[in-house]
Amino acid sequence: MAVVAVNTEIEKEARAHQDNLTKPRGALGRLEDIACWFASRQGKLLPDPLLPHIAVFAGDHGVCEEGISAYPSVVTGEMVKNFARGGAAINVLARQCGATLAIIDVGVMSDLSGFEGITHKKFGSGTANLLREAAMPQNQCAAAIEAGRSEAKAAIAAGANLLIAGDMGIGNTTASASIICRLTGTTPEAVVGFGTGVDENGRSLKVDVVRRALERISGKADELVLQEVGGLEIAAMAGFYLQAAESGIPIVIDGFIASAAALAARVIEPQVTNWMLASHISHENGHALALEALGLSPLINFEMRLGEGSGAALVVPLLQSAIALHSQMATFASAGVTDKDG
Ligand SMILES: Cc1cc2ncn([C@H]3O[C@H](COP(=O)(O)O)[C@@H](O)[C@H]3O)c2cc1C
Ligand SMILES: O=C(O)c1cccnc1
Repeated sequence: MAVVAVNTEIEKEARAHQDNLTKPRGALGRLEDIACWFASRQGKLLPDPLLPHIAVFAGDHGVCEEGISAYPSVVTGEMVKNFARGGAAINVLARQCGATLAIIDVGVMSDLSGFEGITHKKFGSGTANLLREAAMPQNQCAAAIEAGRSEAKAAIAAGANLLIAGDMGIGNTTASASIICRLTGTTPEAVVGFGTGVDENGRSLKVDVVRRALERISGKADELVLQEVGGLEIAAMAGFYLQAAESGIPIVIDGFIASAAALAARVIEPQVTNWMLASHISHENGHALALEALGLSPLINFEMRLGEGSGAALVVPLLQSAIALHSQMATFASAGVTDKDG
């Protein structure tokens, strides 16, 4: 299916509406742009309030055996249980912004079957080591993308009009860095960061792992990037974004991992970024560069480096404010306020 076209006519009308509101033109800065962005995506001059849904996809990474994370793989499954019980950062932020939250196991190493509060769609017990071989077979990658799509479809059917994908997967900054390097043509030195908190030696090791993984796949097509150096959760996130854009539903991108998934989705469907807003700039080294490649401009820089969809959830109230201002402010005419030109 194709990505839905953006309604540029409504965008122009929304701009004109902003200029009639009782404030100096442009005085609300990016809040004005955001309101017009939603008007054109919803096809409504006065956009509806946002009903956000967050889907956190979880999967493990075989590349952890190279020692590229400060934490062991077992933390992925433990954190999924924490999500299900409501105790993680994303649970708090979802509650703060009134978002519904789904947790999906697409490839966690530990056995989570029977654990309540989780959607069980496991396609493998983590990926293979992307340094040595393809992270996953083609059919597994396709199934993970499809799982992401079906999560987006279900959320939209339940009434969500804003979609956020979050990630949980120890080792996934290495997979994400590999994707970002490959798809932006940038060096590992510029993209690889400290992830959960490795030291300088740990980062050098990661740089080397990513460099060698890129060498391994140098002759392969960009279309294979997810299965070669991605992750099950990253593939699901890409599918989630593709479905949102094909259903004409706005997306807020989180941090480094979400941006890697967005770049991978763009290989499959170049127009997907028309439906994306960038929330924050992650502390992870190459994030700025990934956002620039996506043509997205982050709203805030809070030096966060968490993932889980946390940065995206954090900006939802800003987006809500942008829409409320646009929809509820009086115009110069309705309030009897004299405009600039008398
Ligand atoms: C307790 C804990 C909670 C997290 N929530 C998200 N991440 C984040 O950190 C991991 C990526 O970093 P690296 O590539 O260095 O392993 C991912 O699981 C990501 O979701 C977490 C990491 C930890 C340790
Ligand atoms: O920006 C992110 O998404 C991120 C950064 C470090 C670790 N986990 C996630």
